[in-house]
Amino acid sequence: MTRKRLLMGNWKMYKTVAETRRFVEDLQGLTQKTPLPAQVETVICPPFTAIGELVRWVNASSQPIGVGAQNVHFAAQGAFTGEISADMLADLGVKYVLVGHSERRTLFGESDEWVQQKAAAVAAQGMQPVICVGENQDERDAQRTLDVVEHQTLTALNGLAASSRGADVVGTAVIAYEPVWAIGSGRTPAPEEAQAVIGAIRQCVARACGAAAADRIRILYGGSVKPENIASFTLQPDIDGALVGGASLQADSFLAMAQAMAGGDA
Ligand SMILES: O=C[C@H](O)COP(=O)(O)O
Repeated sequence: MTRKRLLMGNWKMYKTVAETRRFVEDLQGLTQKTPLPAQVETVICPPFTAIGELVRWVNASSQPIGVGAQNVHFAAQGAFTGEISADMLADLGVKYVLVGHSERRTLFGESDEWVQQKAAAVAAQGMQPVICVGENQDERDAQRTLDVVEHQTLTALNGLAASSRGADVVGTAVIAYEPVWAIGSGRTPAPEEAQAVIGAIRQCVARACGAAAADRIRILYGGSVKPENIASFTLQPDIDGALVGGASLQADSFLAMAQAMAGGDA
């Protein structure tokens, strides 16, 4: 099966509504000359406060960009001060939701079980969960990378596989392999090393959820991706795209990465 390549920007806690507007104006200007390549799906995950602005612009401009969210609570509603539910995000027009980003796991104590419940809540609202997995430096040094990412992946997918549409739902999910030591550090694994881990994740999805789901699920690489190195990762056979933090904040580098993933031809 051919999996459409996916470029996803995670803005983390950057950009006000006014700054989001500036980004879209910049991108609008740039894409008059160089359109976003049709063969790459592009998504931006802004802070919650800018989601409405981005959705309005995408709808008004017909730019081929999806809007994602960076986090969600797994409960449908309730006394959870400060939290946002999956149906609130779906109601805004969100298509993808990151779950289990390493910053959520390490800074906010999110467990594998929470990530599982979040992924299930996202899928239940018809959105696509982007399940983030990755080893930290100590785990890498102890050669535990595959154990860690396989455990994180399987725990998260269990919640999806258990739903009534099981393998179908797994196939439409996205996994983002982000070595924690590579995030924001300027360091990356060799593309072949990222390919080996992502290939192993795909095999583990095949064992747990079947070959069709493994063939369909998109698996991204993330961690210090920029226009200069993105193609070296996305040209690998099992790497279907990239989850990008810092380099997604400027319209010119976002467009350059989409172009690089498309092989330069829009
Ligand atoms: O979600 C994105 C990742 O944490 C990667 O961030 P980065 O591209 O700034 O290294």
